[in-house]
Amino acid sequence: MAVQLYKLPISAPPKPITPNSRPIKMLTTNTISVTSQASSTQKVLSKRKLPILLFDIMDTIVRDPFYHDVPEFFRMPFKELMECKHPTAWIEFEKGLIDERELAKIFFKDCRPLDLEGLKNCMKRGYSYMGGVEALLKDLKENNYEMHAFTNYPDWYMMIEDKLKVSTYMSWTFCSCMTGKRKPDADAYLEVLRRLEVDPGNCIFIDDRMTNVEAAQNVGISGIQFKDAASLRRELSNMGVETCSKN
Ligand SMILES: Nc1c(NC[C@H](O)[C@H](O)[C@H](O)COP(=O)(O)O)[nH]c(=O)[nH]c1=O
Ligand SMILES: [Mg+2]
Repeated sequence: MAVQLYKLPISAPPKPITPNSRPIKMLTTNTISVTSQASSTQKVLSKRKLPILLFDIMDTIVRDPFYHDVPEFFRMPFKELMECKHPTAWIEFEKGLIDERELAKIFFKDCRPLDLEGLKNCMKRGYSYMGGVEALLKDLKENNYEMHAFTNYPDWYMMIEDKLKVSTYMSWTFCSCMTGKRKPDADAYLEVLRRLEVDPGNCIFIDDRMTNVEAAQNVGISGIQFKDAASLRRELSNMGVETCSKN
């Protein structure tokens, strides 16, 4: 009996990409086999709801505590913090090249001691869903959209997950600390397309930073700049995405 192979998205644990990654719920592509006789089953199994929605996280889905809470934690204005911070340590941390202990050693240019636990607690306190976003994610989930996080963030994304359970709505599939690639580098977007095995025209990318949106558009992905939940809902709807609540 002939056996045909179909590829479809299923929920499965992610494959670790770097030693820094820790598996949490993730959507991936897998191969299953079905017999040629089960034609109706084949149609269902090979169907993938499009477009796939790719979400930036910080200041799109989750409030970023960096701009207000962190300067307050260090009791200095944001400008002063930026002047005394190490210029590349955070980026290395986001790329998974250093861990939080190494970050703590070089967080400040002059290597003054850092209260790492205090800083992490400050971040945890500051994470919250952006206004109206969780309701929108709920509606998109009810409409069966495949959604992935596509974020520049270190393994502290797990602190966000612990607090807000973002994986209820989307998979933490593309975190820079796991892929080693950061937006707006074209390679970060090409990696997403490669791993999802999807055409760029079948994806919509949402990010608060226009540079990241433009980089997506440069590889053929439709982009929306996030301003607030209401306008995002409107723009998605204009692009044919079903955002109505099923209740
Ligand atoms: N916490 C520190 C940050 N945070 C700023 C942003 O969170 C960060 O730049 C991130 O890249 C944004 O992620 P997303 O792409 O919007 O999901 N920046 C610093 O320089 N130093 C920090 O300690
Ligand atoms: Mg952002």
